[in-house]
Amino acid sequence: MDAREMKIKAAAAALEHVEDGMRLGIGTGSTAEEFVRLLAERVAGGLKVQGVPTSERTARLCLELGVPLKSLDELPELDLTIDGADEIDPQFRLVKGGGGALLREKIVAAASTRMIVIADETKLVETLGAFPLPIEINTFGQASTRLAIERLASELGLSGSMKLRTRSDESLFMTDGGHLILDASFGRIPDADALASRLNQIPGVVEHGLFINLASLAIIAGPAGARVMEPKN
Ligand SMILES: O=C[C@H](O)[C@H](O)[C@H](O)COP(=O)(O)O
Repeated sequence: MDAREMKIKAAAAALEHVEDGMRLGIGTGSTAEEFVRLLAERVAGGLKVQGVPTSERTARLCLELGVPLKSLDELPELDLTIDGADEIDPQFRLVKGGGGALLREKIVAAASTRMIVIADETKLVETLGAFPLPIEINTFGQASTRLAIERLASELGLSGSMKLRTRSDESLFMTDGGHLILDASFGRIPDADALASRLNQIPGVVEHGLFINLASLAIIAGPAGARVMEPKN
């Protein structure tokens, strides 16, 4: 089974948790897009859901495939969010934002009663940090914000480099909210909770890709198929 087939398996298993009438947060990324494709088939077959997309990219795909959409302001409370992840640790702390959608993804997940994360098994890690941590920052004062993050990292014993995300043509990557992304390669993050709460205190940090206490279930696909996992305490 190749990587795409595993994503489809995880997405299909997540679809079983979607019920008629649900208000659904819809994630971003290649795994979430497989979910959108399968969801669209069910919608064409009569399933009634109202989706809230976590990015313009996901919104475009949903509109193209006929998945009904609402804004989060129209539906401020959601039943379920299904989204991918870049890393998942045993407690279901996640790194997200590889596609740059972390801010809207976190707002949507926090507005949902439940979040199910879907991924292939390469995303499972013992300790977060192999994937660079996306940190969304305001364009204003970006150099000061960067220095504050560097000082925090060194205080927490983290070392490594940070890079402003660029597009393939070398122009700066801008998020849907008009912010920049710093990809922080800190290496292993032994205390993700501390890093998350300290990053939240830096004024120029709009959001970061550490998702803590948001996912309640993970559907992880491997060559043998998809399995449902619960977080370890
Ligand atoms: O900003 C993007 C998201 O957090 C994605 O859910 C994450 O990067 C995983 O994407 P993929 O399913 O493509 O690996």
